[in-house]
Amino acid sequence: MAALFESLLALPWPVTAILAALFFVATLILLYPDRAYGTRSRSDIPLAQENKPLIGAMAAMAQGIDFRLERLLEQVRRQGEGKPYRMTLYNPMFGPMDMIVISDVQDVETVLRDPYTFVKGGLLTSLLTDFLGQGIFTSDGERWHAQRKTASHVFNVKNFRNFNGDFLHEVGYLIKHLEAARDAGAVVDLQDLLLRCTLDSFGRLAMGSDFGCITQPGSVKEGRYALPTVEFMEAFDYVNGTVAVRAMQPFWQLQERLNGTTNKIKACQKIMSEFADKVITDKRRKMEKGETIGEDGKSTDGRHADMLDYFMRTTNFDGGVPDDHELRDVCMNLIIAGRDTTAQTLTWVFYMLSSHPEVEAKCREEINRVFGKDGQPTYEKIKELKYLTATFNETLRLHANVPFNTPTCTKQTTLAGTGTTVYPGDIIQYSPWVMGRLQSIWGPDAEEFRPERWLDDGGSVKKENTFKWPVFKAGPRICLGMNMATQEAVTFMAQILRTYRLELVNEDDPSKWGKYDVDPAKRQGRYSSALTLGLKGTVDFKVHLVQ
Ligand code: HEM
Repeated sequence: MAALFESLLALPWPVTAILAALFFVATLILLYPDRAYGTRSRSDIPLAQENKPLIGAMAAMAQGIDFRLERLLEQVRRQGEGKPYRMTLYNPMFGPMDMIVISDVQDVETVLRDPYTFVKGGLLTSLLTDFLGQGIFTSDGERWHAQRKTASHVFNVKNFRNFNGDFLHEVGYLIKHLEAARDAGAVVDLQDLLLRCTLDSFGRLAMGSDFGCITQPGSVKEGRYALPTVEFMEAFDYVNGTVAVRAMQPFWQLQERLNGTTNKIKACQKIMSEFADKVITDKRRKMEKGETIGEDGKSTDGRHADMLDYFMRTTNFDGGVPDDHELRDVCMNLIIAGRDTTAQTLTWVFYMLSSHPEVEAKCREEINRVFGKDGQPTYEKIKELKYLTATFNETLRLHANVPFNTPTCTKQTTLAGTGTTVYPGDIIQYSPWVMGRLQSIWGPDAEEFRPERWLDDGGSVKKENTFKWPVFKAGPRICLGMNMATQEAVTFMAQILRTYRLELVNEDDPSKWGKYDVDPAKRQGRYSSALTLGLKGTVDFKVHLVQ
């Protein structure tokens, strides 16, 4: 051994250095033959085959995210539906990461019932902080709890009646645009129109101020009907799309600095902050003049209170008064919560209807039965639309708009379903998108689009176990806007479907797919990269009047 060492030292120093480096790497590979550097060896949970020596699953995670959901589903099936498995990673900022992927309903329930043990954690916060700050989505513990309490003021029954008027106002504009596109024989991007509607309505709900996105006049260029861009909307969408891909890029800070993204994000933040700051200043002035909000949710000058009104009149979790920065975070969080989720899910509804004419016919039959020929879409009538509600739920089952959730474990816990033990620092991942397609949860027809599965024998909408269907999350952090989103979506569906038939076109454009094939059945990844699951590119429809 000593002789070997001596002869090594006798070699020219660059050769010695290379041999030493090779020796070092080989030793590391021996220590981490099947997982990422620094992660623990454990025999109780199998490693997915994507894990490689030293780098773990980093290469697999870095592959385009376009059809990542399909890949995740394949992986879960390969490992065995409901059985946990591990993906290991090494992140330069956070060090070794052990990700436990779960898909068993009771395992998911253990995690979601306890948001104080399974927290959002530092990884998520660091990826999203320049967009969502310390708002409700990125907060844990008392900071989260205080925000949830304040925001829930807006979600009471009285307000739901008011929302109905708001939704009808928005969909009225949307219908005018559909009419104009039909008159011109042009195609129209439905996702764009819907995102404009919900940005306006959430601007009003969150801060009492709308962005005028859907009220713009449209025009036709090269056979496409479109509306002019709105600065706030562009800024919001740019930051949303950028932060969403960070989790796949271990060196995102460096990358963003080198390719100019950091500066662009700052410019977008300026646009969004200026808008929010103006609203906050106006509200502060009114408060100084003595404006108050009554028990009935109305201000002294008779307007409906928005969420910002409530946040400006409450103290923080630490007893302090929220500053402008915190209030801006409140607005951005509420807009991201309600705007993209609802508009994108509605786009998926019409996308699914285009290939399921029998479902569309049943929806129309119900609308005609409940509304009559010219009946008004009142709050009560909207609640009677059970088949439409079932169609909305079924769309969300197959296209869960928040497709992943990755809480961090802070206390050793045994998951109730599979008996798996998870430890502090473990990242738990479950995907409502994947769970929506598992036969072990939904039966042999899990991948079929069948709204009837949501209706009981009396025709009422079944109340599913939310842990089996965590599209709105479940437990103490369940989505605050779940009922509101359903009400909004059903109102939009009813008002559009009673007059128009939308025909999906231009789906043969390869740039809209993560993995394109001439055979539509073999295409994968019709997804945009954002925090929520939208459709990539335009979603073009031709508009026809219902005969
Ligand atoms: C189809 C529409 C919607 C879907 C699929 C949806 C889904 C979700 C999901 C999955 C979460 C949990 C996110 C997480 O913590 O990781 C969430 C939280 C939340 N959602 Fe929704 N949402 C929708 C619409 C809305 C609407 C219209 C609002 C109204 C403002 C809203 C307000 C919220 C809020 C405030 C939270 C945070 C709850 C908390 O952490 O305590 N959502 N939503």
